[in-house]
Amino acid sequence: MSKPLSVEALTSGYGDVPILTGLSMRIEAGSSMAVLGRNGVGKTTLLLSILGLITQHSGSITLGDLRLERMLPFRRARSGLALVPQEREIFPSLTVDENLAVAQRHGQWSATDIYELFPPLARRRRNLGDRLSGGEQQMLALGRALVTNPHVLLLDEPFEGLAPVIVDVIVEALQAVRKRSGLTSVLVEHRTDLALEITERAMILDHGAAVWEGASQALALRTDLLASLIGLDATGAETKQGTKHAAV
Ligand SMILES: Nc1ncnc2c1ncn2[C@@H]1O[C@H](COP(=O)(O)OP(=O)(O)OP(=O)(O)O)[C@@H](O)[C@H]1O
Repeated sequence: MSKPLSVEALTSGYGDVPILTGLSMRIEAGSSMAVLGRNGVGKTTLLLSILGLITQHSGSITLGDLRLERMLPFRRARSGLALVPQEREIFPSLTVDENLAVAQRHGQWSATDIYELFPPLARRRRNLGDRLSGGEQQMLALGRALVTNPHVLLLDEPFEGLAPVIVDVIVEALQAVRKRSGLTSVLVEHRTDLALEITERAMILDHGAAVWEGASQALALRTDLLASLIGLDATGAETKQGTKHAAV
């Protein structure tokens, strides 16, 4: 079951140094939000704040009717948050089966469902985590988050470093997941075109604050905003100033 996620006037950062300053956002149950912006504006910091992994100075974070901001990270995870981390963080000495088994919690998604979603992963189920390609690791990272049966899925740059054919696989999987379970999701992504295609709403961050929020479809048409706030050129590619991923 999906739940709404709200962040109100959040100020957070690393130790005493605030990165996010008074940020607010609300994602309705079953909806998806793309979080966009140039390098270093605070996108990953927002995900880490929601998970309780960095210092929160003020503000509130609410999942359904549960206040999270005073809860320890493991309690937040148990309350229904799951992260697909940028570095994937697969357990290297466990097999694919074992990586899924250690994360499994009761609910709609099991290892069988993950293998249906990603047939190549099924063929690798007895391989160790460090014997997988980058694409297979990303499939496993997504599968591992899903088998926790979360209310909210937090995705940190899931397409980074993947070959186009694997990007297509992950995009299709995310669409299938949303169709099947209507998960609430937050997608941090530099591939703005893809992010806007597969989400309902979008938010642009700049210097730790939200500078635009609205429908993803509407933002896809606003080349002026994409240029000025994210640094995309007329073709949709990110300019050098815009990102470290300009060559991808
Ligand atoms: N562990 C850390 N300690 C101190 N400052 C950090 C730490 N991690 C990130 N920062 C700083 O916080 C700011 C926001 O970083 P964050 O990783 O959230 O940006 P981002 O928008 O996700 O960037 P990118 O698109 O490059 O991943 C940056 O100025 C960064 O240098």
